[in-house]
Amino acid sequence: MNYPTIPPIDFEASAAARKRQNSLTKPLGSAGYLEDLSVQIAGMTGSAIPDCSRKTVILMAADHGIAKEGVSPYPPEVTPQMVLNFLHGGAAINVLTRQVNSAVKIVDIGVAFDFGEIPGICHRKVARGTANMLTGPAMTREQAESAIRVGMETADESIDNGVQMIATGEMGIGNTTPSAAITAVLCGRAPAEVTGRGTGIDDAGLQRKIRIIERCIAVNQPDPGDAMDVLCKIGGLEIAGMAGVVIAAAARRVPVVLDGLISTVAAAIAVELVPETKHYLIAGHLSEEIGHRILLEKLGLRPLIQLNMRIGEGTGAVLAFSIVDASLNLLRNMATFEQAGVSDKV
Ligand SMILES: Cc1cc2ncn([C@H]3O[C@H](COP(=O)(O)O)[C@@H](O)[C@H]3O)c2cc1C
Ligand SMILES: O=C(O)c1cccnc1
Repeated sequence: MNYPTIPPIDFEASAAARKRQNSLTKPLGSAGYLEDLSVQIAGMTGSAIPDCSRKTVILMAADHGIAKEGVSPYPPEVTPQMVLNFLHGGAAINVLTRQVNSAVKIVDIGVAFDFGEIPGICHRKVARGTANMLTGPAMTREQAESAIRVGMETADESIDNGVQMIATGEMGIGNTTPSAAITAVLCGRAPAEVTGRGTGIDDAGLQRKIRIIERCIAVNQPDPGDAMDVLCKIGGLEIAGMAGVVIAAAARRVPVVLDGLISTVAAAIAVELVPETKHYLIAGHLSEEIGHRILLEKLGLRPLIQLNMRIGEGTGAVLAFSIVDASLNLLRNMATFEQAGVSDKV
């Protein structure tokens, strides 16, 4: 599979942004990480005063064969039902995107339900869900590659239409199970160390979920050094799709704000496939799912907010858009010491 070339970070732009931050009417460095974030985004976009006002969340929906094994308290029918809820504007992601003035793009990349030609959904179904990874690979290599391609094309289309910042979001009952499995394999951890409660499975359910993940890894023997092998065997269609979004966005210098565990797993796969994508990632929030912290540490990413959220859909990433806006608005709109006639440090 061919991936686009990722441009290097523009250090001239980031140095110019740092210089401007240092000239603004506040004690030197006093906006803390908001300053660093604006400098990072300048380097990503190649602009000393970046404009990331046009934003979208790309929300990939897909089903999981493993959901049959009772790894989630909710039934798989919730996946298509929630897709319709997204369409009608009633989900958490709709409320938050309205609040922060972001668009939302809903992609059926693998829901096990026929939506027909309903407008408002990008109909890019690669398969009707993954196979049950307890008995063999979740996807064929062709399916995983097609899903990555769908993600790349979806991101490219948004960027062609003027989008300057992308959040990744997902919907797929059962998807914290492949996400924990991939985290275990990529981080070299035992499933028990990285498996969380997802939508809220009870203690007995959590123990069962861990055993199932152990068996999925034992049955499939994914090669930790081969991200495509890991993705096919113990991944998901929306995870592959979001990996594609990360790759295409990075290739176009568009920063990607990650949501929770599932979204970050997709980014980790993208980084394994195309290492330079790493420089275009922003961690939106720290999710309650325990593997998330471990994976963010591996990626060297600092989450912008921590509100004990575990919704998914891109909600944590979209909420973090407000922090990004704060960071870029300060850089763009504050007066310098010279402009305001304020005395600088002696
Ligand atoms: C009503 C509802 C809305 C959701 N929105 C996101 N998720 C989240 O929960 C799922 C993952 O958790 P698990 O692995 O435990 O199934 C994903 O669909 C995720 O996006 C939802 C889950 C439910 C039930
Ligand atoms: O980390 C997440 O994004 C998450 C956690 C639980 C359920 N759904 C999503």
